[in-house]
Amino acid sequence: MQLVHSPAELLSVLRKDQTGTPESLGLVPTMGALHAGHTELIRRARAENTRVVLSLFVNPLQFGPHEDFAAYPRDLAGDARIAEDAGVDILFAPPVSQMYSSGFASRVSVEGVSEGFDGASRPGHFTGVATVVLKLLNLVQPTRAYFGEKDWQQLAVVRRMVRDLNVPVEIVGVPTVRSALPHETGLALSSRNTYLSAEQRSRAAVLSRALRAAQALYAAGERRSKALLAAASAELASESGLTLDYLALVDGDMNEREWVDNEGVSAESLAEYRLLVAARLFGVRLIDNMPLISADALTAAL
Ligand SMILES: Nc1ncnc2c1ncn2[C@@H]1O[C@H](COP(=O)(O)OP(=O)(O)OP(=O)(O)O)[C@@H](O)[C@H]1O
Ligand SMILES: CC(C)(CO)[C@@H](O)C(=O)[O-]
Ligand code: BAL
Repeated sequence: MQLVHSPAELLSVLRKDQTGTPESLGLVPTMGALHAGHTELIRRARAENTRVVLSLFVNPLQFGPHEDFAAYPRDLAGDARIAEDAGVDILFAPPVSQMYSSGFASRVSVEGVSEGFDGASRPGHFTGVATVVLKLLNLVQPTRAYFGEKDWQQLAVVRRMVRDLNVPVEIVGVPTVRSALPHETGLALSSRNTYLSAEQRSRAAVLSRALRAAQALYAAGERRSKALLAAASAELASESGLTLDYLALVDGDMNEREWVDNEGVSAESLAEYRLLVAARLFGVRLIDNMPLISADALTAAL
């Protein structure tokens, strides 16, 4: 028998198999329709853990009444093949009734970081995300859980919830995987891209070009946030099929920031600044984000 006094020790004991070998479990939460962004999360989880669980659950709680819950792409057989090839050990794909039994009445609400941007455009969305993510963390009890930077605000919400509620898991953010196809270079991979035709996808790559334009201006020495956002706006304006939802510069706490210069901003906090964009293109709402300063330039600056 082992006598354990601290929560940290309890976890480390629980995470060893019967021979005492440490076990680690990586969880990759998804809504399915798997693409190379998801397989990158799985690859990271595979490399950093002894076992990998992939959850596949289209969570009704995070969709608004007029959103695409019913239309969301579903292909369990195809996803299972991709997951197996990528080295997933356990695929957890519960029906809605298993996750939300009748009388379900609890919600996790994360204030502050949830409120602007996607939180403002999709009321209740992040409460739905936080609730299901906490349920998945409780069910799987992973050592690490993997989330894409593509959903930057979601990552901020999950990190805040895990810190606030003492959830014993390490949250790992994985950089956005982008299309390398010549006609849509830079487009952030997203399950919702499947709603677009090839031509529409190539036009949707304007989102990443806009963020890169602001990044390039920053790299060239421009420090006024309005000028950076104007460069991105000009690029977005070149696409007639686009309706902008938001374009903003935010700090690490998801607060919108305006700059005339960045004197006094440390390299560490600079690394947390992000340019965010959300827009509707051909009836599909897409999001993207990039750091203000590229990873290479940041390494050089630090
Ligand atoms: N291009 C990508 N690069 C890295 N991670 C990604 C990418 N796309 C999605 N992810 C991450 O995969 C996880 C599951 O996301 P989800 O199943 O909603 O896919 P999605 O492509 O984001 O779909 P949607 O189009 O509905 O936003 C999330 O953590 C998400 O951030
Ligand atoms: C994290 C998540 C799986 C929760 O349903 C979802 O929001 C997603 O796929 O990004
Ligand atoms: N990828 C984020 C999940 C959503 O848009 O509902």
